[in-house]
Amino acid sequence: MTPPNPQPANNNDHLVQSDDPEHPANLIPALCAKFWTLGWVTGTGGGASIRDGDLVYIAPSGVQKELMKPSDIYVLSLAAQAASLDRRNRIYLRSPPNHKPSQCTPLFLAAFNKRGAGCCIHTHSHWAVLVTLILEQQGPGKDREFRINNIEQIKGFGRGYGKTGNLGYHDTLVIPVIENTAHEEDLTEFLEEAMDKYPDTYAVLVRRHGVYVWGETVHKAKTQCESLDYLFQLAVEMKQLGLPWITDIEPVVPRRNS
Ligand SMILES: CSCCC(=O)C(=O)COP(=O)(O)O
Ligand SMILES: [Zn+2]
Repeated sequence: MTPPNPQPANNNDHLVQSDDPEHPANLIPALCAKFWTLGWVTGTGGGASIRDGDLVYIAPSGVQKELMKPSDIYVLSLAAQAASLDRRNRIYLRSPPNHKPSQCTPLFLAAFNKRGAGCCIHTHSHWAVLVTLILEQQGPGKDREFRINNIEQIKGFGRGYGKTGNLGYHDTLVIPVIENTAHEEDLTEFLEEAMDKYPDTYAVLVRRHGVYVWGETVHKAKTQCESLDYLFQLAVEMKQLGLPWITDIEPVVPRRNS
C-alpha cells in the first residue's frame, strides 16, 4: 500500500483556516456537499478543486466528499509545482494527516495550467456517463464528441478561453470524449490532448466515468457544470423519445413595431 503523503515540517494550517465562507478551504466541502445531493460525487467519486492565485486547494482521495472538512484540504503552489521536474511527485504546502491527495489532482492542474481556470469540477453524474454510452453505440468515429444545438441552456457556456461572452442559442456546443483508464491519474495525457484539440472547450467527458468541467471562477465552473448536466439529462431523454440532438432551425427574426 502507498504510504500517506508526507507532511511538511511546517504544515501551514493557516492556509485552510478562515471564517470566510468563500475561502476555497470552506467552499470545496460546501460545494461537494451540494454536489452529493445531485449524485455528482457519490461513493467518494468525483470532486472539485479551486485555484486562488498561485495556490491550489485539493480534496483528499477516497473520502466521502460530502463529509469533508476544511482541515482535510491539501494546498500546493502552482509555481513550485511548475519548477519541479517530477510531475508525479507533488510537494504540498499543506497536507492533512492520514490521507492522500485526490487522484484527480493532475487533471485539475491541467485546467489551471493550460486554461488559467479558477475552479475545476469532476462529476460521476449518471447523465454524463449515459451520454458517453449512447455515443459509444453510434460506433467508432461518431463516439468522440457530444454535440447539441438550439437549446436555451447552451447560453450557460462561455465562448472559449480568452474569448468574451457566452455561446448563443443557435451555436453548437461540442464536448470532446476521452476513453477511461484504470487509474484516474492516467487520464491526464488524454485530457490535455483534448484541451489542445478543442481550445474553446470548458469540459471533457470521460467514457463510462463522468465529466471534468472548469471555468475562470468558481461561479462560472459551477454554472457550466450545472448547464452541462441539464443538457446531458435532456439529451438522454431526447434520445429515448427518438429526438435528434442537432437540428437545423432557421433563426427567428423578431418583428419590430416601427
Ligand atoms: C469510486 S471513485 C474512483 C476514483 C475516481 O474516479 C474519482 O473521481 C475520485 O478520486 P479521488 O482520488 O478524489 O477520491
Ligand atoms: Zn472520477
